[in-house]
Amino acid sequence: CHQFRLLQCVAGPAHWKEVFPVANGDRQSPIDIKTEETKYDPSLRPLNPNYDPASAKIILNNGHSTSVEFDDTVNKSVLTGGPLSGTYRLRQIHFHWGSNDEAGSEHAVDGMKYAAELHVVHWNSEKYSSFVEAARQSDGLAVMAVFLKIGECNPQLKKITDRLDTIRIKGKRALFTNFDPSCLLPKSLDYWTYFGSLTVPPLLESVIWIVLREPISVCSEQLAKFRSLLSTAEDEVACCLLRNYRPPQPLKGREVRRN
Ligand SMILES: NS(=O)(=O)c1nnc(N(Cc2cn(-c3ccccc3)nn2)Cc2cn([C@@H]3O[C@H](CO)[C@@H](O)[C@H](O)[C@H]3O)nn2)s1
Ligand SMILES: [Zn+2]
Repeated sequence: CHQFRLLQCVAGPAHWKEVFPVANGDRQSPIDIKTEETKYDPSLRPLNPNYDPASAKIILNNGHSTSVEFDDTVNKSVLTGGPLSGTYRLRQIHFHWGSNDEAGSEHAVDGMKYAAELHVVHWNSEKYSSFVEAARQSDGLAVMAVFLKIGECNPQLKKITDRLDTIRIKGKRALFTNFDPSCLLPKSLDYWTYFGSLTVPPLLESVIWIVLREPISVCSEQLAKFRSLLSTAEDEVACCLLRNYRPPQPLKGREVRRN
């Protein structure tokens, strides 16, 4: 990338607060989870993800991540239970990663960052009529976060990484169906939960975060494929999407509960 692109490539999170004042809000995400300070809450129920593989529609490079978008016009793929009251409809999944295997996750655990992080994004379809409306409400969104730890190549993740070369350029999309994102969840669905925000603009403080405690595995070769995505469109100077994680934000007195 030449200078300007380099600046734009990496100046992201630091300059957001000028454009989105909520970046300095009281419930920003991600956070560093200090495990000793988390509070066991017996009222927290087991998580109950229930996804229909037919809901998967497309895989997309939106310039700041790669996502699989789901049909969220009906309650076919939903998340209930856990800290949630009501039904949250699956909208999309996407990933965050870094320029090397030492960092890449958005949340940290006792200061330790994983190589990458999967986000499974849902919205409260019981109370609100669209994702964008729900995104403006304090209980509008529920995002399940799964840590990716460097180790064995992940055969389930291969279904996604094998398609990335067809969507290298920002804005590219391809058909992607018959996919149940539960295949990317770890054995244990134990979690931490706290009230937070989107970690990308517009950083809205509308997310109930559900961070799974057990990571899934990913190998370096798979991560390298994410880094080869471009954050630039066809007509721009090519710039690799080397990293797309927001650093941890101040907890500001929030409680992190665990089941
Ligand atoms: N790490 S995380 O917090 O779980 C997420 N990371 N990406 C996410 N996406 C879904 C989404 C859509 N919106 C949204 C909110 C209000 C109005 C319109 C869309 N928020 N999250 C992927 C994504 C993000 N966006 C945002 O769309 C805005 C409006 O088009 C645009 O101004 C922003 O620059 C762009 O970031 N679109 N798709 S959730
Ligand atoms: Zn995310």
